[in-house]
Amino acid sequence: MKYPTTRLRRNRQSSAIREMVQEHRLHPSDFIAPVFIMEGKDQKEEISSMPGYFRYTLDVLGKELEELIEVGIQSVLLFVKVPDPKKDNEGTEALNENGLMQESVRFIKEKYPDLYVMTDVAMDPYSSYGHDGIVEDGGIVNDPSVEVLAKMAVSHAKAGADMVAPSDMMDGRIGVMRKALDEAGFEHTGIMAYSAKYASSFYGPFRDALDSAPGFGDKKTYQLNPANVEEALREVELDINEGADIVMVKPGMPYLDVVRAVKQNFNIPVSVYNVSGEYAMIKAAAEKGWLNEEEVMMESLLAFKRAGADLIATYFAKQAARLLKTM
Ligand SMILES: NCc1[nH]cc(CCC(=O)O)c1CC(=O)O
Ligand SMILES: [Mg+2]
Repeated sequence: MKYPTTRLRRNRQSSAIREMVQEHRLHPSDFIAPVFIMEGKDQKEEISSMPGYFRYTLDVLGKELEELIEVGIQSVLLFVKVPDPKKDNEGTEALNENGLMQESVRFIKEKYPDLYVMTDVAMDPYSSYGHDGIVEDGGIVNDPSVEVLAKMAVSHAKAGADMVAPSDMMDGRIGVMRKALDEAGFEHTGIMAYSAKYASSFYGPFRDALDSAPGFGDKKTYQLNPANVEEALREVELDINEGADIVMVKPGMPYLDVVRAVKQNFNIPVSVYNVSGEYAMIKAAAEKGWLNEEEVMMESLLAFKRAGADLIATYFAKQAARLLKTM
């Protein structure tokens, strides 16, 4: 009988040795928790396509934030739902110093100063067309949109945001935003750039959450073609040169190769967005009893670390961090 001389199974014999040779680990500080905020009082609404995930009015958000803090989450990424009458083509409401985003940032930084607050900088929740830029002649115009985005970033910084997170994919917005922030005295406000954001159908539930689905067409003239990876690296390189502090790849699970390529090619923190559709898939399969929710959740999150992500924006943040506490 012939025996192998190398037996890799030796290092898998007990949970002690498995943990000793484990290459990647999850920690609550890896997670960024997305938070959906809406106008009104004393309400918490479940998003139908995102079971277990809610939109909150600001007055009841505190409890949720305290739960996040309790399980070790250090950062939140804020999104607001804007009522239809406040939407227009220029995203005017986005620049309202007393708008919901600005109020929310002030409230959170005052009450929970240690929580790292990141804000979504994008026009789509404010746009009557549901697009991430100004619409002209049926197209999305780049440079005028960048102007609005830069002002929005400054307005969030003024309210106290630690980091702004532009999710629009207009060309050149990181450079313009960095300059605008610096000129306004916010040289310490960071930028997490959604650099490699794909035109993905996995965003469906999120658009339900914010009522932000595009009113016409799609986002393929600004978001990346899912078939491309070299183009994603060019996007990342530009954003780094324009001043991004963290670059993001989005969505997550179907784009692990992109996360890997970005991490291998650049020396900068990389975040990945485990998007709404990915969350919905796991929740739906678990509801049917087809998958073990906790195991699949942890396996997916670990895969992001293995691929090279430093940070993971995920709707599983609280659930996963809570589970890590018991491990
Ligand atoms: N600025 C838009 C934005 N910011 C974050 C998401 C998606 C997040 C998710 O699906 O979880 C989207 C959707 C889109 O581009 O239409
Ligand atoms: Mg770009």
